[in-house]
This record gives sequence, structure tokens and C-alpha cells, in this order.
Amino acid sequence: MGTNPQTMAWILDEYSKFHGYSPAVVTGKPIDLGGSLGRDAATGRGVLFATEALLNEHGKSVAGQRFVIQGFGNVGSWAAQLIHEAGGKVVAVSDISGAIKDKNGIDIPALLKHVKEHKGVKGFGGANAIESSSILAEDCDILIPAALGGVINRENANDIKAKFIIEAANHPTDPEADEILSKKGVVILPDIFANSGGVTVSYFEWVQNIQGFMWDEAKVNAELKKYIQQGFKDVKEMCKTHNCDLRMGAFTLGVNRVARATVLRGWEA
Ligand SMILES: NC(=O)C1=CN([C@@H]2O[C@H](COP(=O)(O)OP(=O)(O)OC[C@H]3O[C@@H](n4cnc5c(N)ncnc54)[C@H](OP(=O)(O)O)[C@@H]3O)[C@@H](O)[C@H]2O)C=CC1
Ligand SMILES: O=C(O)CCC(=O)C(=O)O
Repeated sequence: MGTNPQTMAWILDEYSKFHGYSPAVVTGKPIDLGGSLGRDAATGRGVLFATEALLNEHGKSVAGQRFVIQGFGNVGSWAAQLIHEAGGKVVAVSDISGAIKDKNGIDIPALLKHVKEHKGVKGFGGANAIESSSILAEDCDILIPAALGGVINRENANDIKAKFIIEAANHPTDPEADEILSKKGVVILPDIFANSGGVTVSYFEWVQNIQGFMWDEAKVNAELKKYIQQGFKDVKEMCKTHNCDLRMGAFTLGVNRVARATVLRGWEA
């Protein structure tokens, strides 16, 4: 959060001063310095693919669902754009400047233009201003926290109206809120899976750097889709085996993989 490809270029430059030109040492770089096509949109695109996988499981699709998104930076703005293109209705968004709402669906391309010009969602003419503090409790089908950690807690968990929460930010829901929401029947797609599109395409960037070969954007996006769809199936399988929720399923899957590799190498388990 609060960084961009320029920041990563400086990290690459500093490291390379001491160790020679080493593009694979950091990811999220500008394309001209060995960045990957599609990395900019990857976390938001992964959020879309992960949301599609979850909704399919519930006999629904993104089209026609009402979304609320907290945060309109790299992740939130790409998620909003791709959800809008997929036919989803983004009914409220917020950033540090304020929060806006239109129950008929915000015109996201127009909002992106406004944000570019005004550095924030505040003052956008195509929607009504609302209190930033009310964003998580806005009426919607799907809530996407895409800003800070710890925003969903015991103070506000009971006010949440969404049926699904897609954790695009890192650790937006604290454990007490998790319990409250679970009792309310809210389905949470955990950060470790929901925002993994970013680190997945960072992995693709590293692969391209060590191969010395650049993929086209269609290949990046197709590989990302494959990983997210397979990841969702694997998490669901874990949930079935252990009769647990998606967060526990995702963690169990990850820990099991590391444990298996550790044992295979002959280390103490
Ligand atoms: N970028 C990535 O690839 C990945 C990001 N993440 C996580 O996603 C989240 C967002 O990251 P990213 O989009 O990259 O960060 P950015 O810095 O690009 O965007 C953050 C956004 O959150 C907004 N924001 C900050 N504070 C608040 C607040 N109190 N209420 C509402 N909005 C707020 C910012 O507003 P403003 O612009 O006005 O300051 C901005 O719109 C973080 O939790 C990050 O760890 C997870 C995986 C990958
Ligand atoms: O690109 C990466 O390696 C990780 C990005 C990420 O997870 C984050 O920004 O929180």
C-alpha cells in the first residue's frame, strides 16, 4: 500500500548497485525495467476471478450483483473496473478523500477519470456523497475491503449487510469479527486466496526475469485465471475434508504444502 512501480524501480536500482543488474530481485517493476505485463491489474483481476469462482459455487454470477468497495487505489480501482466490465453493479466506493454511493450502479469509467483528475473519489458528480464511516455497512450483496487491515471488527461486524466478503486488502477482518460474521452466515473469501492474484503475477514476473523472456498480457491473464480457479477447487476440497470455513481451508492447504516439502527434504516435521 502506498507504493507503485517507481518505488520498485528504486529498490531494483539500489540492490543492483551492490550486486550487478538483478531484475528478479523485486517485482511490480515498471515494464521498461523488466516488469510483467498485467501485473498492475493482477490483484484486482485475481479478485474478479476469485469472486466468480465463489459465486459460481453458490449458483450466482458477477453480473447483476451489487458491490461495495472500500479503497480505490491499485487493487480497489482495478477490481471496480473489471467487476463493472463483467456486469456487476458497484453501488458504493470510498478512499481517503471520502465515500460515494449510487444504488443504480456507479459509472466506473467516469469515476476513474474523475479520480485521475482530482486525486480522489470526493466530488464525483455521478453519485451521492456519504459518510466514509458508513461504507462497510452499505446495503450490497458483496463487500470488498481493499484498503487497510483491521477495518472489520467487533464494533461494526453486526452492521454488515453483505452476504459475501471478498478480502482484497490484507487482514481486513479481525478474529472476533470473523466469528460474528460466521454466525450471521456471511461467507468470507480470505485474503490469502482472494488477493493472491498480485503475488501470483509477481511470481510470473520473476519467472520471466530468470527466463529472460517476456510473456504477452493474454498469457499472463490466462495463467492467472488457471491458478485462481485451481486454487479455489483446492481450498474447497480442504474445506470438505476438514469440515471448515474457507479461511481455515486456505491456511490448511498452505501449511500442508510447506509441511510436505519440509518432510520430503528430510527435516524434522
Ligand atoms: N497492490 C497489490 O498487488 C496488493 C495489495 N494488497 C493489499 O490491498 C490493499 C490495498 O493495496 P493497494 O491498492 O495496492 O494500495 P494503494 O496505496 O494503491 O491504495 C490504497 C487505497 O486505500 C485508500 N485508503 C487508505 N486509507 C483509507 C481509509 N481509511 N478508508 C478508505 N480508503 C482508504 C487509499 O486512498 P487514497 O488513495 O485517497 O490515499 C487508496 O485508495 C492493502 O491492504 C494491500 O496490502 C494485497 C495483495 C496485493
Ligand atoms: O507482489 C507481491 O509479491 C505481493 C503483493 C502483496 O501481497 C501486497 O502488496 O500486499
